[in-house]
Amino acid sequence: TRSTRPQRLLKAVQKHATRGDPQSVISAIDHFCRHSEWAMNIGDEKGSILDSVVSEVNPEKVLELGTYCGYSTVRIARLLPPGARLITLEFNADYAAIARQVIIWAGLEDKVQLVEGASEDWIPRMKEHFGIETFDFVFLDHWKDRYLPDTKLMEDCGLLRKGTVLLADNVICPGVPDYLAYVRNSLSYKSCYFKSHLEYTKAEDGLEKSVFLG
Ligand SMILES: O=C(NCCCOCn1ccc2cnccc21)c1cc(-c2ccc(F)cc2)cc(O)c1O
Ligand SMILES: [Mg+2]
Repeated sequence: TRSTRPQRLLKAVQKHATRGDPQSVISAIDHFCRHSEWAMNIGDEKGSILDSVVSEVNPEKVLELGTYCGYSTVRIARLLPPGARLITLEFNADYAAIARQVIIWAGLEDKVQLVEGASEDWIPRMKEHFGIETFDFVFLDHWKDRYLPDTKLMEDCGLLRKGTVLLADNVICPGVPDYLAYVRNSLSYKSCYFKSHLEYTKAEDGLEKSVFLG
């Protein structure tokens, strides 16, 4: 039967990227998505904004909601200091299987823990299951109607501390209006918008960076 798009994306990585070279993995995926098949990776333009925010925060403990094929996982993990850890959550088992292999091809498996399942099930278990106190940086890129409830859930589970940075993808396209209204109006967040474009297109999209104030 016909292969899936994530399988074809992984083949492109294994054909064109150098094992252990995260930048070549990023470039191979961007080339595949621009010239072969669009896929919902954050992409190179928004990816550069992600890079700058991660570098500024220099986090020890990172949570990513929405792994997909591991593109943003690789972008983040390649910037982390030794000993820093990234937990990435993926609901779709087929995507997770591809992402594991992309992360290994990039040579970043020691920094990344990929967990399969739903955010609402895993967020309440982060502390006891992973020995996490609080996260320094959270990247939201999963179901757009889960950004707000999961942010409230992370607050309630004590997973955010004064200064934790939340960075949300797709705040314009597909859009997360309830989440935007919350982080922009809540006295518990300092929020700012980074205008950009939907991955590999000319459509507007952007990232919202929100600092939890406690
Ligand atoms: O839908 C998108 N992402 C989400 C995937 C499922 O995530 C499910 N999922 C992953 C962990 C996880 C944990 N718990 C529950 C659900 C959980 C998404 C969609 C688009 C997009 C934009 C325009 C279009 F015309 C079509 C698509 C762009 C993006 O950048 C996206 O990120
Ligand atoms: Mg996205």
